[in-house]
Amino acid sequence: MDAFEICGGRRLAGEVAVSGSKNAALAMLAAALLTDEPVRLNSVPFVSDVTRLLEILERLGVAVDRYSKDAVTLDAGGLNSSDADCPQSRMMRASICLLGPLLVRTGRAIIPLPGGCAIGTRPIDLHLRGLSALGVRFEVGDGLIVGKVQRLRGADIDLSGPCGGTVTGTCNVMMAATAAPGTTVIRSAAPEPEVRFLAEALQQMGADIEGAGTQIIRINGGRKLHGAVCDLIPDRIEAATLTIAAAMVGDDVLIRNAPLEDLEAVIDVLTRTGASITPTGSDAIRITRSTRLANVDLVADHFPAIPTDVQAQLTAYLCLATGRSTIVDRVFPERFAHVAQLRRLGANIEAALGRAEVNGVSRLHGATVRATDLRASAALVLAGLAAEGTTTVTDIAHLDRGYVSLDQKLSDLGATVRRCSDSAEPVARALRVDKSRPSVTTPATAVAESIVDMPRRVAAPAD
Ligand SMILES: CC(=O)N[C@H]1[C@@H](OP(=O)(O)OP(=O)(O)OC[C@H]2O[C@@H](n3ccc(=O)[nH]c3=O)[C@H](O)[C@@H]2O)O[C@H](CO)[C@@H](O)[C@@H]1O
Ligand SMILES: C=C(OP(=O)(O)O)C(=O)O
Repeated sequence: MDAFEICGGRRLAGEVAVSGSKNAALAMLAAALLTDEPVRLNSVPFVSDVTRLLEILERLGVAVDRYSKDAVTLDAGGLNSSDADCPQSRMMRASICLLGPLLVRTGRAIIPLPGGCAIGTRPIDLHLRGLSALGVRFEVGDGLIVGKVQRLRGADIDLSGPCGGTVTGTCNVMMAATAAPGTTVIRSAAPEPEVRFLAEALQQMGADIEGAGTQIIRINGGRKLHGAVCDLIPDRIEAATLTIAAAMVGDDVLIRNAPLEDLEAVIDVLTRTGASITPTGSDAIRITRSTRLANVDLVADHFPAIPTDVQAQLTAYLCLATGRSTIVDRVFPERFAHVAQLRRLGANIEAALGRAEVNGVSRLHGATVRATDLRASAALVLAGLAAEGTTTVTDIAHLDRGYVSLDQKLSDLGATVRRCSDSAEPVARALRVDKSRPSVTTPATAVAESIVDMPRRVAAPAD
């Protein structure tokens, strides 16, 4: 697997633009199955989760035309299978989003139990509960979910779970409900911006949905959906990651295409630590900092709180604060695998279930660390930027699931980050999934080229 080699201590300065949202893209790729007309998506982040989901859709008979650096058209008019049981589905969480749309179009769906980041228990009971209320019958066994439905019908559904609502579960039920005659009410819906975006896109396709972005969503279903052209929202998690990097090791950084309203909790926490963050125009923020960071306590929870997907990056950030910070994750209480790796870099952190106690240190030092999941990878990259000496972050494939060219974006700001390859396999995979026209250089081919340019071997540390 690839690694990033980071020479720490460089100050970041300049401008960087945020890519389209991974989680909005994944939900929207699934939504394209709901119609037999073409759906065009713009601002698509071609991260590995997105290219994997495109491969799955192609297997199902969807025509995928990726015709520019960040746009794709999906035509599910030729959908000819309900069977999404393939290795790609098992490697990602968002494959579960195919369940609702496949049931709508074919009355049947076969999906393996999904993978995704190992950040704690990730059951799918709420997805099954919601879709069952709409009339679907499920059999789950041998790692497979098999769903069948004769006729969908609207229902009143409570999606509350032990840690709040479910993002992909709300998306699944909302998508299926667009085709269910009658009214569906989803209670304890996830209020995250990606759910709101999906609802707006479904409305563009002809659905009747109210309340998305709140905890009660009402869908008047039974309409036939049609094609649409959708611009994806910016990735609030990437925007937060870049903002934290700038606050941690930046002199003066401007982040463009930042979804300001969706970043309020993160900006508030960074401001409390002493960073200066100024909105510039409607979609940019400027970050400067002159003092050493102050400590802060924070809780990651459902929107509009700090996202769990930014908890690891903030944990890395607070390693260099002056005092003691307490970090609680209410969504994924077991999501603290990055703590052991941050300690290799000199951080003083203790983790217990659901929380981490960070005692700030004055400096971190370079070491070889292992990325254990997507946001842990980002946290380690941030810590590496701030550490003295060289940090090697191995297993960076986790990071490739969710960030478009993070090494390049940080290098453009003045960081020294190099991708090192441990095998030629990613080159083959990147070239295989690239459906763009020959004249276009895609992030996948750019990565492949950088791998060819810099063959190096890196050993992952034992735990
Ligand atoms: C592809 C995608 O959009 N991924 C995001 C999505 O994941 P995902 O949709 O998988 O996460 P959920 O919102 O479903 O999980 C939230 C909480 O609900 C629990 N739960 C979930 C489903 C279920 O059937 N039963 C149950 O108990 C989970 O264990 C967790 O504690 O939202 C998470 C929480 O914002 C983010 O970290 C992920 O980046
Ligand atoms: C946990 C994440 O993704 P997934 O749900 O796809 O595993 C994430 O984006 O941080």
